[in-house]
Amino acid sequence: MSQKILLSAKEVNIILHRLACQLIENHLDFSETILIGIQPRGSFLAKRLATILENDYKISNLKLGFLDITFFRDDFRRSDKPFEANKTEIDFIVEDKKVVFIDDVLYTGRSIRSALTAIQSFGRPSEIELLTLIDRRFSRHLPIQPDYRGRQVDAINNEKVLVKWLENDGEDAVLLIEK
Ligand SMILES: O=c1cc[nH]c(=O)[nH]1
Repeated sequence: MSQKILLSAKEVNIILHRLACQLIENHLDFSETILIGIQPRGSFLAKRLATILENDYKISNLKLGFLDITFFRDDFRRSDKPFEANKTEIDFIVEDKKVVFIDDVLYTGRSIRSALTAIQSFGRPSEIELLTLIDRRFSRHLPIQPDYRGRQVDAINNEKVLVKWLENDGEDAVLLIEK
């Protein structure tokens, strides 16, 4: 197994600030917006962006939720391994709001397809956008693209992109791992 650093902690930090600014451009004071981290790993990114928006750009009353998609995955019944479910926490009315899904890596698009189904139980948003730190190019199985992307990465199928977060993994970094 070999690994290569795609993004250092400094680069991740710069990209997070850029993504926060792009969100502000489109969502202004966020009064009509709900940020939703896709569980489990999109939630670290969502919390980071929320902290930057609140602390560095003084956005107040930000609405941040977390969506678990485990039971909405299309391979749910196919796996022999038990799935580990995570928590869904959406304490806001989603109806007619602008929802931004936040995930760390966009790969096949199947997780986002699941998230689109899962969110329906909470109401009908006026629109849904997608923000991803890493967009793995040429890997999509479905016609799903990000509205905001940190970095596009070309990775082949036996490679994995791993996003590490200081609070969970001891450092901020994005690695390309060849299995
Ligand atoms: O490379 C990939 C693909 C899906 N999810 C990841 O975290 N990395």
